[in-house]
Amino acid sequence: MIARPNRRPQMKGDALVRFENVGLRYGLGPEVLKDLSFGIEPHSFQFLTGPSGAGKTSLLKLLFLSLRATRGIVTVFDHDTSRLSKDELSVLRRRIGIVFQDFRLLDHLTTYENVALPLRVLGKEEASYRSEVIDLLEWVGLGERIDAYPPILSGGEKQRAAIARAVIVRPEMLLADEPTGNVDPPLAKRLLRLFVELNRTGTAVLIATHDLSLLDQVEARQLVIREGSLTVTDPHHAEAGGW
Ligand SMILES: Nc1ncnc2c1ncn2[C@@H]1O[C@H](COP(=O)(O)OP(=O)(O)OP(=O)(O)O)[C@@H](O)[C@H]1O
Repeated sequence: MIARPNRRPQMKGDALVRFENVGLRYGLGPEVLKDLSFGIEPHSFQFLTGPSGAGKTSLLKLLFLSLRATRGIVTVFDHDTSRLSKDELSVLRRRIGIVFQDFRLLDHLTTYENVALPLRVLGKEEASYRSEVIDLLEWVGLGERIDAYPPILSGGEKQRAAIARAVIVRPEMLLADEPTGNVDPPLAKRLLRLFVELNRTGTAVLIATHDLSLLDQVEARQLVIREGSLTVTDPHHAEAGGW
């Protein structure tokens, strides 16, 4: 088992994200998420699991503020998101990192340029971040692939580039959708270790996965969705559920 992630004790109420009786439906369809109430604490580490079609991706979209809940209250960084404009949501979104299942790297940019892109978008000068980007690429084991373009990277290398791009802006919370979906078990373990290391530096981490073997490797909170309803188990607290 990989050494435990951050276990800083938390006070109720200082959550990065709080869901209260949240529901989601697409258009006029049935509710795909029902009455979700939970929080994500600063510095915490959790897995999100559940059968295919249960609602994991939909929940990630709510957490990344790319979808709005159809009922209930979603509070992110102390803001009631239902009251925010699209522009205000995108400002909050900058504090959240995301690793997409399909990586979403830009093929015409090198690995270095892909990872540096969020800093360029923020208007930073290259001189101010170049060494930081290179250090991060070395940390994720891509020091030799800095000038390579995504089409020639392996699945695991793309995955690590996507993780580096998500964390270069030092997000307060990192969301990852099936981050080990395309890699073999030894690399999956290495990637998981990267997430645990990142969590130790202070970032809250949520990993959505089908890979039950990951859950045995880190003793962490588990958010389990079944048919749109959520159950929370937390090995660090006696009682399950809630915040
Ligand atoms: N854009 C959409 N429009 C209508 N229904 C959708 C849409 N996206 C997802 N759904 C439905 O919402 C439910 C939950 O889907 P979601 O993709 O969140 O599940 P999931 O747990 O991520 O599944 P998987 O593990 O297979 O990726 C499913 O019934 C799905 O058909």
